[in-house]
Amino acid sequence: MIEVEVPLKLTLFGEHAVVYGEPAIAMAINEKMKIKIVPYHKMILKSNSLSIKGIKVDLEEMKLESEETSKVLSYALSTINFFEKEYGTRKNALIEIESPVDPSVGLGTSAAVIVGIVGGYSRYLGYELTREEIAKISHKIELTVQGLGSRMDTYTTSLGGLIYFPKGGGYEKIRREIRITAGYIRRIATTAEILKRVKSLKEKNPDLFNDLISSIGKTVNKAKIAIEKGDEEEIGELMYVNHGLLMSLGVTLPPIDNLVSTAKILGLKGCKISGGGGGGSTICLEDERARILLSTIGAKIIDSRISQEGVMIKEINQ
Ligand SMILES: Nc1ncnc2c1ncn2[C@@H]1O[C@H](COP(=O)(O)OP(=O)(O)O)[C@@H](O)[C@H]1O
Ligand SMILES: C[C@@](O)(CCOP(=O)(O)O)CC(=O)O
Ligand SMILES: [Mg+2]
Repeated sequence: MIEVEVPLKLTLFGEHAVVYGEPAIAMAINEKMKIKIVPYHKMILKSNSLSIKGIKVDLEEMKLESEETSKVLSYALSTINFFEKEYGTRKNALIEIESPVDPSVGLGTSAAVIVGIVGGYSRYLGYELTREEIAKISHKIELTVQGLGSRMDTYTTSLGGLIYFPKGGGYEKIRREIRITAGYIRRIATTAEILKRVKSLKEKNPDLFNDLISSIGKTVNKAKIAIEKGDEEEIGELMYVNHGLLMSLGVTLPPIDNLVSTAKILGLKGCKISGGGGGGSTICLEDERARILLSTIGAKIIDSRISQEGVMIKEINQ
């Protein structure tokens, strides 16, 4: 049996703009997705945290059918299909996914599912991939399913730590700690759907769009310097700026906008939405008052301490 642990992530700066080549900063956190690959006579996918709406049952074949099923399982299914296509192998297994958070709340569960299955299933097939190789393959798969997407989430969850993604490709680990308070509310859409909406803004108004994303890019680069200096005042201020730019892109939601404005008035150093948006996660520089504000909007607080470790794969012989 193979057991895999994958950290989830927070985007500190640069979401959405990173899809169009701008820089970003993300951090792997202590909330971990667990994936088990157990030898089995059939290929079965099991998940603890997916509610599938509109399910239909075919009583002849005792099969479940649902429009939502393939959408919900698309990342996991595409990962298994990838190995069949690229490596020419398929070996039946029971793949069990256990997530500590809801899907689609900006914490990179899509990336973690892919990274976990790429890591675990490749080992199950007898391959020893490096974290870097897992990240590269996982990015390719996420991009295929989403249609649009950056390397940020798959690389952060594979490699762990605090990572700067420069314009033009590659990545750079930032050897500093940053303490965050974070929580999430349910989101109105998946990342794939929000990415499509952002793209339509680009098509409608390319000049304005390019200005907005290049401003996000500038904010990220200033934030990198501030993080390296440990300048919390500056980091916080840039978080508010980044939130405002994401609001202009239309990916924020009124309860989160209210929270961020209230936080600013109360003198919290910095807060912003984190991830794909449309609700989902909000982060603030660590502050007890941020916990209170997050609980007033019904947010679930998460363990946002940094995970220096990326994907961990264990072989267990029973
Ligand atoms: N526990 C899980 N089991 C199986 N698939 C999951 C799980 N959590 C998330 N996913 C996959 O990830 C998708 C959510 O991805 P996305 O909208 O990008 O949100 P996130 O911000 O969490 O990455 C789900 O629709 C599903 O395909
Ligand atoms: C919006 C985006 O920048 C981050 C999406 O993160 P999440 O799926 O909401 O965790 C998309 C991407 O980088 O691929
Ligand atoms: Mg995602």
